[in-house]
Amino acid sequence: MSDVLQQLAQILEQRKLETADKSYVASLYAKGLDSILKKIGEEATETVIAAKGGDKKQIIYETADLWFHCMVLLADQGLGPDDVLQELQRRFGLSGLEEKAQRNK
Ligand SMILES: N=c1c2ncn([C@@H]3O[C@H](COP(=O)(O)OP(=O)(O)OP(=O)(O)O)[C@@H](O)[C@H]3O)c2ncn1[C@@H]1O[C@H](COP(=O)(O)O)[C@@H](O)[C@H]1O
Repeated sequence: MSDVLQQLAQILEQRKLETADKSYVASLYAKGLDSILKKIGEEATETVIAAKGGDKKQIIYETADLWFHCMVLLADQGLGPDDVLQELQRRFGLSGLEEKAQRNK
């Protein structure tokens, strides 16, 4: 399933060549980093509200919106899902406390 993230990352790269009137993603790139960050803030809030409401379908829907906008942020910054997945993989061998200790070094 992580192929889905790779496929989406490819589409997000292609959208860097597209114009804002033809593509939502291109319009976000054109508006700039603050607009992408604003969408992430909105989608995070909507995810929290969905979770408080307890409707599983809504939680999935809002989380997909949140992940999607985080993917747009990564692409905008010249990063991709592999960068995040590698970081998560690195943490497999660590307990939460060990990870926190490394972070604070
Ligand atoms: N996965 C998504 C995706 N998820 C959510 N969205 C859009 O993200 C926005 C979510 O914002 P909101 O929930 O606030 O809804 P809204 O009020 O319509 O949003 P705004 O217009 O206010 O920004 C909506 O416009 C959704 O359509 C997405 N837009 C695109 N994709 C993927 O990105 C690809 C490229 O999209 P385009 O650039 O539009 O071709 C698509 O083929 C999809 O695979």
